[in-house]
Amino acid sequence: MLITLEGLDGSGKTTVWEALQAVYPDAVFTCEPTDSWYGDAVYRSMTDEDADSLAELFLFTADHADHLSRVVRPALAEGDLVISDRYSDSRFAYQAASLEDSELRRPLDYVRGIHAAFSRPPDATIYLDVDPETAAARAGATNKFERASYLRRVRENYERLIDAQPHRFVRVDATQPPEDVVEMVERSVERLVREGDRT
Ligand SMILES: Nc1ncnc2c1ncn2[C@@H]1O[C@H](COP(=O)(O)OP(=O)(O)O)[C@@H](O)[C@H]1O
Ligand SMILES: Cc1cn([C@H]2C[C@H](O)[C@@H](COP(=O)(O)OP(=O)(O)O)O2)c(=O)[nH]c1=O
Repeated sequence: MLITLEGLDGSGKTTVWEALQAVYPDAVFTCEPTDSWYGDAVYRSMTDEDADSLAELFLFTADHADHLSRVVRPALAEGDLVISDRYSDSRFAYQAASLEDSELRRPLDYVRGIHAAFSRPPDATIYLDVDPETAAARAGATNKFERASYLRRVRENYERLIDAQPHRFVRVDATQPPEDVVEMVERSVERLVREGDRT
């Protein structure tokens, strides 16, 4: 079963991802961008204010393809629970926002279309919901994506994704104190795993 954690920068994904490791010691915990050389290329692009948005989409997507073949698919084939801190929805939400002013007419559809041919959709996604101002303040504006004005558009895209597939997402109010957020996520994951075991 593949469960992903999504949300704006600073929404608390890494905090809950770390807490879940104590609860599911046998699960495979992974993340995007990855620590491969593809991930290094992504980080290099992220620090370039003038990076071409389409080129950046393909770097993130290359990292995803490598992540899938090297980590995610083999773990799922073994029957492991896989929990990923960011996954394909991050591309749909962030790169579609970056490409809003490009020549692409429907960036969100375009980015989803690229993935449709090869990706493996998550079974469930925990969405840590936080307003862009709180997200930007918590994240500390360490890269070009962590600005409230940009994160507002990213959040709108996440809402579109949730509207399109409401059953896949579990929305958690991430403005609550960390221990409450962790508890809500742990309860949701426990339920998802239980339901997954029954099917
Ligand atoms: N629920 C929360 N309330 C307040 N601060 C939080 C909460 N969750 C995380 N933080 C803090 O916000 C910052 C970003 O958290 P992190 O888990 O790294 O988020 P993300 O991985 O989504 O960027 C960290 O300093 C963390 O301690
Ligand atoms: C995986 C992914 C991340 N990102 C962005 C979101 C983050 O600003 C940045 C790094 O991701 P990450 O290290 O998860 O940052 P954070 O912990 O602050 O959420 O990369 C994309 O724009 N597209 C993607 O597909």
